[in-house]
Amino acid sequence: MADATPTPTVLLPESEVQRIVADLAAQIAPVIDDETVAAVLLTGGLWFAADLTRALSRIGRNVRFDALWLASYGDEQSSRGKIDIYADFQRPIEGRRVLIIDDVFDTGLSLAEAVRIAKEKGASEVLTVVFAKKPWPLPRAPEPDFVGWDAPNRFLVGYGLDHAGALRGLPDVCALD
Ligand SMILES: O=P(O)(O)OC[C@H]1O[C@H](OP(=O)(O)OP(=O)(O)O)[C@H](O)[C@@H]1O
Ligand SMILES: Nc1nc2[nH]cnc2c(=O)[nH]1
Repeated sequence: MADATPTPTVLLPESEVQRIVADLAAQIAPVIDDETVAAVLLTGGLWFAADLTRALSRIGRNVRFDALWLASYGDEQSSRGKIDIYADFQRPIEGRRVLIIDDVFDTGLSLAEAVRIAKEKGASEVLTVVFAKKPWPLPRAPEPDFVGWDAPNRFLVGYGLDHAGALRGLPDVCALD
């Protein structure tokens, strides 16, 4: 079968990705504690969340962990503008500090929905961290509290970011345009 997928161009090699994650962990560790619930936005945030929680652990911060499964892109390269909620937090977050973790911030709709849900469920504080932040012509609210990398306005794949479900496992962050 012919494969029409273009070859990914490496933008950030794995070594640089890991340096950015360690740097984020050093920034975040002082403002959270071990009772904080790190909550990954599935699916794309998994790879970053796994690395970030281990980077936090290496510097002595062992957070709790949960997940929220949202999707807005399906197999498309632009947001559908509406968020589907596939799965809620597993455990109660009422009265807890929550650190929402995602791979990329683009329109900002996914992060805004996750923050809304966490607050609605009674989180005492909601912090957010994204590995990559893409440029956008209009203000997005809320802005993430922590950003690893200011990405170019290109379609990203790898390190959790997919092309119709493929390429999430690439260890580098790449562009597919
Ligand atoms: O800022 P936004 O425009 O909302 O885009 C960011 C979201 O897009 C991707 O999720 P997607 O809906 O593609 O689901 P996925 O996690 O399964 O890849 C990504 O993982 C972010 O959660
Ligand atoms: N794979 C992928 N998903 C996204 N969701 C929002 N922006 C992007 C992107 O650049 N790549």
